[in-house]
Amino acid sequence: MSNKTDKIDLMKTNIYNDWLETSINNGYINYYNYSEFKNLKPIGNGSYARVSRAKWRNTDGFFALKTFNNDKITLKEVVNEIKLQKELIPNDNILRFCGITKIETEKKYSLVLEYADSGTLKNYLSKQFNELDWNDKYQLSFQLASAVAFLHECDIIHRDLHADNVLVHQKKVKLADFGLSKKIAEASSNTSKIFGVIPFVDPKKLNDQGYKLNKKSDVYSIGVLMWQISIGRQPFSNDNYDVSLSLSIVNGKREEIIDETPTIYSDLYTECWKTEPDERPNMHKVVLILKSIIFPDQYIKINNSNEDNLLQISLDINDGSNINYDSNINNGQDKNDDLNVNGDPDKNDNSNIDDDLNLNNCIIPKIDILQESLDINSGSNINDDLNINDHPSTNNISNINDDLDINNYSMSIHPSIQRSSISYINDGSNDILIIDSLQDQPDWTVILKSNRSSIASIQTRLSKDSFSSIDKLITFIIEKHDKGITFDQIQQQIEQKILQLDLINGFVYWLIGNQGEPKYNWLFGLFYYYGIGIEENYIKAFELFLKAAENDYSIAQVYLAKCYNDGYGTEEDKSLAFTWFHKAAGNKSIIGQFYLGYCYEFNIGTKNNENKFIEWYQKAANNGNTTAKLYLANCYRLGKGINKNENKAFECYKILAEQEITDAQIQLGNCYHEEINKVQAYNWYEKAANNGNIIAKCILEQCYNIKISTKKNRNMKIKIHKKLYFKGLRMIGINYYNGTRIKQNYEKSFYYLQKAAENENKNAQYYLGNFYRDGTVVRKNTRKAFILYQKSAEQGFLEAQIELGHCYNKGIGTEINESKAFELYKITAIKGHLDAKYQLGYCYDKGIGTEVDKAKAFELYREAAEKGHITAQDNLGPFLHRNIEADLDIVTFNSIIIDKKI
Ligand SMILES: Nc1ncnc2c1ncn2[C@@H]1O[C@H](COP(=O)(O)OP(=O)(O)OP(=O)(O)O)[C@@H](O)[C@H]1O
Repeated sequence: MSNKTDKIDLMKTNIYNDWLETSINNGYINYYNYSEFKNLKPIGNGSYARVSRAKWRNTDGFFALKTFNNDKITLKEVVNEIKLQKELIPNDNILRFCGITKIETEKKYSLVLEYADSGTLKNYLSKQFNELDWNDKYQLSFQLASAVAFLHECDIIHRDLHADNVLVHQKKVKLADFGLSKKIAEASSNTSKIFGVIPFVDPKKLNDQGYKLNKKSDVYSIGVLMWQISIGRQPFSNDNYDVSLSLSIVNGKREEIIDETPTIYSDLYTECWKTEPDERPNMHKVVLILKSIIFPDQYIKINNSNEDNLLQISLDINDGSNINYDSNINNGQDKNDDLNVNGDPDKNDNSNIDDDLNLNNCIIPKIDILQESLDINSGSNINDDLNINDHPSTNNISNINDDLDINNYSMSIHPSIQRSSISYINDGSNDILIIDSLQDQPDWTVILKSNRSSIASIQTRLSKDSFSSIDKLITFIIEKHDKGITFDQIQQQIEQKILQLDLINGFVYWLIGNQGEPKYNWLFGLFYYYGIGIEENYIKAFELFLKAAENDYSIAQVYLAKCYNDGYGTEEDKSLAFTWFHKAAGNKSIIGQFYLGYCYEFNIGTKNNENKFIEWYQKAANNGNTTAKLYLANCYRLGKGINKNENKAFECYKILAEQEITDAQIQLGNCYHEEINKVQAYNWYEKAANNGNIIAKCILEQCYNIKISTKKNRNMKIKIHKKLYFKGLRMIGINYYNGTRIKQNYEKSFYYLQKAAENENKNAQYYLGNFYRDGTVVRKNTRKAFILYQKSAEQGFLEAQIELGHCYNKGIGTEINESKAFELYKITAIKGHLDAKYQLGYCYDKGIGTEVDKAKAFELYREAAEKGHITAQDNLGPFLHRNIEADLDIVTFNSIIIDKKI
């Protein structure tokens, strides 16, 4: 080895040593004084470390001290292991990392770990196997699978699962070394290591050393471990672990199923060890099935079906989830990789330890993301009268037994829901309830998601308060709509209300058994429509709305009309949309009155109604509907359908602005802006921005050079996570979308975009919005597209801002709101967006959201045409001929048409 290499190695070693020192000094890692450990007893040696058992000070229990060689590879992996460990939420089946100690005499660090009193699973099985019954074996498998599923949830792939890496303490599985040994092995290219564990290695890897181990590789190893747990000995114990065995496994050789093994268990592990990764279940499914084996009473047995069906049901659970979840991840970056890629001094000798330290935040517990998304949603722009007193009495909660009693649960609801039709699955973090095949509606399968606490509270409440609570919820929603909350604003309010009542699944569950009245049909449909507490399903939503609407339930008529208007769960039919809005309005639905006016204004399913919309807006406004008031005010401002009356408009905006209607706050700001009262204008824009209005934020940015932060208390972890992890995902996603491999990789692209969008990547949100708008890969959902554009626009993404303008202009996923469309086009045109300039010109030309101003229209058309906007070029000629009297710049016009050969 040259001197130079020696120096680099030394530098690297120092970097990791420094990192450890720094982490100890700043309290990131617990430090244990080595001299305070007593009764040290060696318990094992691995390839890279020796392990001792020890007591610390006068504490009762033992710790395990794992001491490594201090070479650079090992140290690097130890650092990575610590980072991974530190960021994981503690899990009962994962060996706890307690801290670090240093043997000063040897200048070596030791990891201080939880001690597992039964040693490795291999040892445990060899000693205890005869004591174990099937239930014990299922438990071991279940705990092991849960631990791996947990890692997968955190995007960590173990890659080295075998019976020596699984420890057992007090009959409990403790998974160890998930970030460590394989990295050392890989880094040191130690091929003998792989031979020691051949039966557990994914055959794809055995066949191709370049194959990248992935989540499905872990599933394979779990399958083999489940087999080992069933028999108590190592797989292929009579064979040499050599190339020949390896080849046989690649060619399909597997261990024999032990005779007395219950089929459901052997079916599961044989599924896991299938050669093709795509044919293996994901870990989540493995856990669910094991859970169903352990608690058979709590599981669905449709049509008294056998265990095979049960397996099938469990396997179906995730079918509606992310596309190719696991197989995508295989090709993407897992957390372990991130640690390597970003902090790998081997690849970048200049990398500094700060970068590495940042990586500590890479593993984001799901709960953080969830929390963040709850924060995002909290920017309601309408005064919310959620009453804290509505919260259900919680005095019974403390008495609730944590274990759900399915018997009481189902019987107290409805006789049509049979005990056998209910299943309850706990996957460790989330509980999933499955209710299948109601007697009178055999084709209905309902999947509910819940957490344990909400299930517990359902138990206490359903029998007593359900009627009044559900009726309260119905009243709440109708009142909100009547007051002016539109479709795109209501979901958040419903969710808040239900969350506040802590009854999300309770409602759905109750509704399934109580479908006798139109109001409950509608509410059930609403849950399907918005996907609240239940899988989103437009067809079912539509059917339920239709049923309730035909029974003259006016709010259902409004929703049915909305379905026809947008083509949700049915063919788009504007004329039927109009018919049902009309019926609802006739039925005295206030929101129905507003929407009828809206149909008249924008010629939805009806034509040539002149100024009828004013009449209906007026009616709804008189009944207290703020959206109708706002639309009416816009009409007064522009003289649309009514004599222009700017004072009246101003007064209206003022009243609404004071009621925190953000669109009115903007309009009021505009009024003041025009009067050159900048202070007042700023005041109102700022109020709207603080209420979450995106347009106001953009105006403030453009006119006042002020940025309103979107999310206060933004979680640092999310930022770093986004920066380091989703940067890559986003690029892959977008590259696939725009790139040459577009066809075959749509799904992959969709998956990455979805992940990145969930983590607030504005580009991803925009592109995903396009997917939903166009119905590419995923079922068309303009409402989702609109929400995604909103999120992206809020973060300042220009393309999303203009797309949002189109949504308001055409009513895509939201109500047509020409004033908002105009504002957005204005904002994006100023930023130089070519299409925005054309669209803004069109607004001035036709009086969309603003007064007609042909001169401005011409300027904008001209600019867009000059810069190559095809439609602007096409429209400029006809526009000028139409508006010749408008004293426009004919010379310029002529030069353009000569230039472009129009
Ligand atoms: N936390 C622990 N509690 C109890 N025993 C442990 C603990 N950690 C390790 N051991 C024992 O020490 C032995 C060596 O562990 P180590 O993790 O170093 O190596 P390994 O995982 O068995 O092998 P390799 O590092 O080559 O993959 C194990 O086989 C086990 O018997």
